[in-house]
Amino acid sequence: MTSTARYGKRKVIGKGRKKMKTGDRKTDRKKRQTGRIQWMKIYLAPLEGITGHIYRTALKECFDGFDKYFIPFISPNQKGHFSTREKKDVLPENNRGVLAVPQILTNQAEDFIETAKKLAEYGYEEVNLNLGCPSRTVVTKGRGAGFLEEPDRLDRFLDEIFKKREWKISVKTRIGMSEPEEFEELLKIYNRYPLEELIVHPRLQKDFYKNTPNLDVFAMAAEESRNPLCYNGDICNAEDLKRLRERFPKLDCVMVGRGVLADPALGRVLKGGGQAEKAELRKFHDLLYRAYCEEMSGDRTVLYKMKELWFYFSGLFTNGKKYYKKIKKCERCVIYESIVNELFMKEEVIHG
Ligand SMILES: Cc1cc2nc3c(=O)[nH]c(=O)nc-3n(C[C@H](O)[C@H](O)[C@H](O)COP(=O)(O)O)c2cc1C
Repeated sequence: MTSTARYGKRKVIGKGRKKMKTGDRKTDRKKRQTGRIQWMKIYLAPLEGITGHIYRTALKECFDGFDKYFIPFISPNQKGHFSTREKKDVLPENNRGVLAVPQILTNQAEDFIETAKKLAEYGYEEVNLNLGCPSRTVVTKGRGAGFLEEPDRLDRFLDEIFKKREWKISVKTRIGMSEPEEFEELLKIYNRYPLEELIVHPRLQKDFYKNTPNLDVFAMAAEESRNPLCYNGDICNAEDLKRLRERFPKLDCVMVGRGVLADPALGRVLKGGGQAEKAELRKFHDLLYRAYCEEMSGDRTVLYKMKELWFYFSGLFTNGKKYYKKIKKCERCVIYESIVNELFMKEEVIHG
């Protein structure tokens, strides 16, 4: 069943538009009362270098729980070609059975349109604009969060891409570069366009991933956004989501990133499903590891990927730190495999 079928459709119509929910409301209300589903859409955040197609496929197969799987950004190059990584990530055969949304990182309307056209040829109906990447190399080129520093230019850019629009466009944004006050003007700009969704990660570029998300600024978006809103930032367990919903009872959509890396069952858990079991985690690990071994050449490259995973993942196991230290030092796959076997044999899963 698609998320639309399950949750009903939300539409944004014309100017001064209102959010509408359609669908069988009685059934939905009943389901909510019996606790069978939670009235919440959960999205997987794009995490460049981590949540590529191999990760997303393993996640879907073992845990699922996500209404949309956002693909890490595509950065249009001068030749207008996708890089090898980008192409593998968007190929339909690598995204079977999931609602995947590709993301574009650019400040050139023409590049956005060309890339969105190519993505439409692959069958994508929605594209997401990255206005959040805080990395210096990106920001200094006026892209990602760097684009937020030029609101007039951003407005013209949105105007251009919405004029040509043949696909749904969503935006993933930070609240500004250096001051939270910047968001007011940005929100006014977003409100001028019929975005498929406005995903807000309420941190500034200068925060990178430090400090806590600014919920007061998010409250402004919750009050004033004319577009459907999605919250992103620091949701790592059901308790975090509960607190957020207490403050924003109308919020019906969150995106989760690092929390999933730390607990791949998070999407399922946030929807009221079960915690990860050891056998599931083993299967998830093995799917990832085997797929990386097949796709990449050389122990070092594969282990680089697995070390990145264990940085987050090790916290799920008793004595996880001890094993993570061993994994970090490891240079050969055979040794890695024996460390992981020992962990799965001797240790238990911790649920926070
Ligand atoms: C390693 C890493 C890679 C990321 N790559 C992307 C990306 O490709 N596109 C994007 O919009 N955000 C990217 N982000 C930001 C995340 O999507 C998300 O907004 C951020 O981690 C906050 O959400 P979380 O607290 O749930 O992780 C990345 C973050 C990290 C840590």
